[in-house]
Amino acid sequence: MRYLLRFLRRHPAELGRLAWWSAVEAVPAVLSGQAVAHAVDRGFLAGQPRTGLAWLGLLAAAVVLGAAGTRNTYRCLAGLAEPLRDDLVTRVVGGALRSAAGGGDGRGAVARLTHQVEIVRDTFAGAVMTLRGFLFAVTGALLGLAALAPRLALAVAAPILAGLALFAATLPAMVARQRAYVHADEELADRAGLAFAGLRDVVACGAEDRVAAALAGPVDGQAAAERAVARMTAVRGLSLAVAGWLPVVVVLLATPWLIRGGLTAGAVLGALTYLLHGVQPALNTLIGGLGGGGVRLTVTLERILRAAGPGPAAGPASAARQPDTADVSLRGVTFSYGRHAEPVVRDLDLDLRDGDHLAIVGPSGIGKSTLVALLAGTLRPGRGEARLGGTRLADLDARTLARHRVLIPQEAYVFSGTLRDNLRYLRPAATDRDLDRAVDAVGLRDLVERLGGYPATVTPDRLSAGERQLVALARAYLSPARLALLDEATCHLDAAGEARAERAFADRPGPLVVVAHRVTSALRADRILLLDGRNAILGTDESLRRTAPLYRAIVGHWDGPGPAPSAEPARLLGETDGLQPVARTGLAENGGDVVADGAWRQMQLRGDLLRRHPGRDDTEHVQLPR
Ligand SMILES: Nc1ncnc2c1ncn2[C@@H]1O[C@H](COP(=O)(O)OP(=O)(O)OP(=O)(O)O)[C@@H](O)[C@H]1O
Repeated sequence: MRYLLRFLRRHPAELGRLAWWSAVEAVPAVLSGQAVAHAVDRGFLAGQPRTGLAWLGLLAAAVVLGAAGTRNTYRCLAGLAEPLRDDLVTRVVGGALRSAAGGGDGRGAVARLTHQVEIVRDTFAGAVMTLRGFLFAVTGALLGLAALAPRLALAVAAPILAGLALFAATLPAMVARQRAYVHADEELADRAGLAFAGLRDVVACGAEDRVAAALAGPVDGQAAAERAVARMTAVRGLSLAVAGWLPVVVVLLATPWLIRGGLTAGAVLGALTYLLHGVQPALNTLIGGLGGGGVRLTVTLERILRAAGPGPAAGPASAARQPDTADVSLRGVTFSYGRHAEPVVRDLDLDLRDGDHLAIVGPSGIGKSTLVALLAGTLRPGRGEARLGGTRLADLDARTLARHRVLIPQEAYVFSGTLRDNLRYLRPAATDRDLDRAVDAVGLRDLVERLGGYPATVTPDRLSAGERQLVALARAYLSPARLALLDEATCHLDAAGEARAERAFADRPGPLVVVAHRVTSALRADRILLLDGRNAILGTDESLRRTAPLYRAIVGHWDGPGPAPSAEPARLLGETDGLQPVARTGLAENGGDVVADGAWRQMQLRGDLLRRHPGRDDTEHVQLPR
């Protein structure tokens, strides 16, 4: 309201013109009762029909004059509504640009807010017309009535004022309910829009019931908000009944008394004319117009001004931060799946730069996928900090994350649809040329040709696990994200297929992290991160073979059963020459357990261990030499 009042104060000339033409428009309202009263009393009842017709003719002329006034009020209205729209569009675009400069989605804001600007412009114009129409028509009618029958004017003014007071008292509640309705409506639209956009994935994952349950709340919320608005509409009807109809009843009930008091039949008819053709339509328009459009105006305007606010910080999407590069840094990262659970990743430091190629190696269940999820930002560290391009991963929203990193899990996601849609899933604007490049790079060409090209429909369960992985790899290769995380994403490919796909990703800009499934995969990487459940050790194949028995055990397992490593137990587990420790634990320093019993079990290396330590009967724990 403050904004609108300030705006109106800045346009006094337009307001003056509008008032003048509104007064002209109200001439028939002022004359109507008088003309009817005189036409009856001095004309038709006095046996002077010509006089009666002359008064009616005068009223008709006043109506023509009023129509000219109405026409000009619309011209004046444009002089207010268009500058208001210009002012709002300027604010909206300014706010959106500031937001876009801060990394937000400026285009979306412009599209959304310009639509709302049109709503404000229309409802503002409606509210101005309604208000000034009401003021002039009711004032004119009451002045005419006061001239015709002063006591009657006083009697009808009371219910009119009572009805208006009731309306004014309920207006804030109406605004609140309308605002709640708009919010509920928007929330439902947002949630439903999200669900519809992901419908294919929802069906593919069998999450229909879950999504339906998640949408049930907003649907109920919107229905409740709409019922509350409907209840307020009933209150609006009551205000209209009191202000519009009660005065008519008052006149009818008072007629015998008024006639006895000297009021003529024509004057009574004139009074009814003022009420039924002047006051009542004006009230109807005011209560209906302000109760609906006016409330919508207030709520929508409030949203625009808040979203388009003055500073960059107020922009709707300005909070969405963007990483500068695809560099990754983990500092002291510790993560466990439950508050009292043993950490899966503990106190880990790691840096990845553009062009780095890191392989993660470790026994099954040791935390490789967990670490990848921490790097991808799908899990958040319990302690420590994970950053992508200098920004905390926790501060990046899902959309931003998707633009900067791509994670390909072991279970490749392929949906029923065309091959083109499957491949363009992470980059919808990709051309067929882009697709060709990705397809050739990861080795998907044979499958594309066998299926019949990009328009061919893909049925996921008719593809082999390896073929599905190739589709997922090509899709990830195409994605705009620079950081690529392959979590055993090539485990169903043969060694040559895996080599080709990994090389393609290594040649792509940005860091590459691969959870190694074969020794060759680890060999291709510049650095290898060995996870053993307590320590994480960074090295190369050469340094880890030389000094990390667990690595030798894993690699030996991959290479096939062979003779047990010849190193003595002390050297097997204790030496870390040439390795860069990236995680520290007190246990490692004071010679505690280095291999978690669960990890050994999951490695199914218990046999190996027993072979290496034939004297031990406790296979659960292996102690470091002190
Ligand atoms: N959502 C979860 N909730 C609880 N524990 C989990 C969850 N996901 C994994 N874990 C546990 O965390 C540990 C590490 O699991 P993770 O999947 O990271 O290991 P991994 O090294 O990738 O295993 P694999 O090589 O078998 O894929 C395991 O003990 C696992 O049981």
